[in-house]
Amino acid sequence: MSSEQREGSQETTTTTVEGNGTIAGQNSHSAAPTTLRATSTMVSCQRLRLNPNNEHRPDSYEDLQLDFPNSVYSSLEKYLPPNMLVSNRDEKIKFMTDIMLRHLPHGERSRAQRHSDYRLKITTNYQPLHKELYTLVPTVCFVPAFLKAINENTEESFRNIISEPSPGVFVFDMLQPSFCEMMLAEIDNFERWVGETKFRIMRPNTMNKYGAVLDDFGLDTMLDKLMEGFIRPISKVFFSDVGGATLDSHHGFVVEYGKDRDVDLGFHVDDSEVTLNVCLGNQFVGGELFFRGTRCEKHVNTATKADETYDYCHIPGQAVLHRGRHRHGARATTCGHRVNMLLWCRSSVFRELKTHHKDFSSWCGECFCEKRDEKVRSIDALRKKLFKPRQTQA
Ligand SMILES: O=C(O)CCC(=O)C(=O)O
Ligand SMILES: [Fe+2]
Repeated sequence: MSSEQREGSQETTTTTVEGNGTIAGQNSHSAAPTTLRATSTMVSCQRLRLNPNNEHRPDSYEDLQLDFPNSVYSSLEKYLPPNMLVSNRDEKIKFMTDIMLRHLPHGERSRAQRHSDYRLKITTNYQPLHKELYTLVPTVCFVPAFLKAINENTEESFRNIISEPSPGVFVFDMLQPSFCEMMLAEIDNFERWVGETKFRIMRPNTMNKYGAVLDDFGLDTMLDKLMEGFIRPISKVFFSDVGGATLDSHHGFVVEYGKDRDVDLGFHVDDSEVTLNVCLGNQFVGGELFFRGTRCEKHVNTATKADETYDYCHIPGQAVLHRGRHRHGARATTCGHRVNMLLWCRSSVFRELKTHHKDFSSWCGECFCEKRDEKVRSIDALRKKLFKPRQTQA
């Protein structure tokens, strides 16, 4: 399915929202997890540096801006050869980055390099307005009830604060109003800088003309923490069937709708396993998110069943969490200005497994029905075989 298939009625044709096709965008991220498998140098040297308690103590990479997601460095570290394990962190980063770049296909490699140069150009020139946004401080960012549920980290604690108005769509209060305001001001500040410097920035994906990629101007580390510490625990409970427990990279951006911005967003699926969509504000009319059932690649254009139709109205600070393959779109924002923060969370493990099991997806509404009908048919056949009507004798 191409990224530009948008013909036909808005609700019957599905489009995959992909990153900007001209550069790496999130593709550099989606390529990185594959590299995990390909780095035979690392995998073959599975000796670990041990402390006196026989535990491997990996370095932390969270405070850095790196070419690949920070979590990839943390998870690769244990596969480093013994001589590297005793090196300092910068040497390890260089070693791992070199290997990952070397194992990317040539086109991917140069795209990843170009994207990394692009980010560096922005982050060395752009002056953030609110530095405190760039390190995630949970009490500044989240409402207390959300924090409490995350700290308790049980299905019950999540169910206390999260509602599921339609199967697979989870809604909860998440962000503090003051945090939303700071984010809106930061985005305005970034766009002012873009306007003044005439720097050509890449938009979040092929379907949005406006909005910005948060990862590109320094918020990637903060968003990594958001995914790992706050979204993955929830996804582990509600989306384990699509790799919710193993989310390991993300694409973070904002979309903007209203006058002089995008109007609506066509029917599509995201390039993510789990999507977090949280409204930052502000005053607007319209912009409802419409959902039409979850589908695998094979069934993406099949009809919507009545119980799969659901419309959600955005409220500032409130988050929606859904599978990336849950078909959706956004209606026109008819008045005012709407800004939403999106975090497309991905799992390299799930993507790898999916390449081996293409025939049936438990989470796909259509696969599920096919399987159920198949079961009914085989039970019927068995019943007919076992209970053949006896022939009456003359
Ligand atoms: O505008 C919205 O709330 C939806 C955005 C969305 O689905 C996306 O960017 O993938
Ligand atoms: Fe989407």
